[in-house]
Amino acid sequence: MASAAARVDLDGKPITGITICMIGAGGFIGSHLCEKLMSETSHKVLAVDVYNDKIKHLLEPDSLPWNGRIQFHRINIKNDSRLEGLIKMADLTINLAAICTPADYNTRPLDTIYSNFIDALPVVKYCSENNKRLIHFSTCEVYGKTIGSYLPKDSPLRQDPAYYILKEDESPCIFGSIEKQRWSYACAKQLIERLIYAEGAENGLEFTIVRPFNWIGPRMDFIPGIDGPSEGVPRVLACFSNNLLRREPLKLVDGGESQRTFIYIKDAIEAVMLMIENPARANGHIFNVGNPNNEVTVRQLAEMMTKVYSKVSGEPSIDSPTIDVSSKEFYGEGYDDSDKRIPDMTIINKQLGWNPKTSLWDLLESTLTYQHRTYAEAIKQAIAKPIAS
Ligand SMILES: NC(=O)c1ccc[n+]([C@@H]2O[C@H](COP(=O)([O-])OP(=O)(O)OC[C@H]3O[C@@H](n4cnc5c(N)ncnc54)[C@H](O)[C@@H]3O)[C@@H](O)[C@H]2O)c1
Ligand SMILES: O=c1ccn([C@@H]2O[C@H](COP(=O)(O)OP(=O)(O)O[C@H]3OC[C@@H](O)[C@H](O)[C@H]3O)[C@@H](O)[C@H]2O)c(=O)[nH]1
Repeated sequence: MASAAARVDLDGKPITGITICMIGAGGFIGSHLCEKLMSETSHKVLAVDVYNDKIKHLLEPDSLPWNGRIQFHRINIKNDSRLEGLIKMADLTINLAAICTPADYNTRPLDTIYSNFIDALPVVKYCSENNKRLIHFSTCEVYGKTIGSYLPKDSPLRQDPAYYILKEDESPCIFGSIEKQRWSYACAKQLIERLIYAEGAENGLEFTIVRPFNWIGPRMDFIPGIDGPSEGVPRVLACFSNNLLRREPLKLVDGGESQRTFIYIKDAIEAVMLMIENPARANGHIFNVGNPNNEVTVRQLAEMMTKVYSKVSGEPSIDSPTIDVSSKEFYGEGYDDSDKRIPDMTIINKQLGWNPKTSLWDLLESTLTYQHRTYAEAIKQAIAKPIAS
């Protein structure tokens, strides 16, 4: 375990321990961030969430070396007056709480908008009123669709990075029409970004906004019917993992033509650590955090995951590894999609000197090894003993 005394910031100054109020600490990103903060720093965490299954290993037993530095508070931030007190006790608040699975955006648009905008409002207000620093998690979805997606299919300009690279300080936010409720999430995230930015400009709030570009790794979402609802639809990594574990074809929505860049959660957490420990370089900035070198179509992702899973499980893949489904069938009415997401890295390079390291193949290999070890046996048992109706 690295000692805190040995830690210095990017300007060579020693880092002193702080208290962090982390809202949404029990989720995918929160669990990795808590793990890193406990094992490598002396910072304290007030972990706020409605669930703690993904951080249980950090909370128990009492003999853990960081015992006392992490406290779990089971709080729903929608309606709990204890929130302001926790923000006041902390030096920094990190807000990760959100509904952030695309299957919810068009089917539960009210919950999505409330969660991503209304419920975040008091957090911003308490930080601003109490002069506390805020790191808020937004999303790459605020960019929506690329400018290039509106060009004719055969236009050579589609190959020009000016028409698709997503830049924090230049790119527009392009969403579909209102009945395309997919954009309820992106729009709510955009409005909370604008509010935080305005609190900074008018009231001096010290803030950093993070726009994650498809962070993936162990503990992301759930496997339907094992540690989440049987009919639930998680994000693509967990959907495809579930299909591979069950030896079912991977479902490609609208042909799997959309493109994404995927980044390993452990690389992305390094970027967040730099933001936490270098406030002077991070305050007032919006940061893309992604891996521009790991771009694939969803179809290519499915093919690569099939190969990697076969390697880590030792089982040959099934004869027809993928199947096409329409977005209406898969997500329902009102779904729409981002066509392509490549982050520009200029600002994060300049301010924090950060770059991602892990290739898509390597991150899938470690993630699918985890999925296989964690779920293969439970899936076998679930298939062998179907629940009596
Ligand atoms: N994972 C990604 O690639 C990604 C991409 C873009 C944006 N983000 C953003 O990053 C943040 C974290 O994402 P994640 O992938 O860890 O998601 P997650 O769903 O795993 O984590 C969110 C956590 O917030 C908690 N939460 C939600 N509402 C709450 C409430 N009212 N009170 C208390 N806790 C509440 C949930 O229980 C959950 O544990 C979100 O804001 C998301 O929009 C993530
Ligand atoms: O089984 C599946 C699941 C998903 N997909 C497709 O795979 C792509 C990626 O889907 P994801 O579930 O990871 O979600 P998206 O990348 O569209 O959005 C995500 O991006 C950033 C975050 O803010 C959110 O975590 C989420 O909105 C989409 O094109 C989707 O249609 C499939 O083809 N099959």
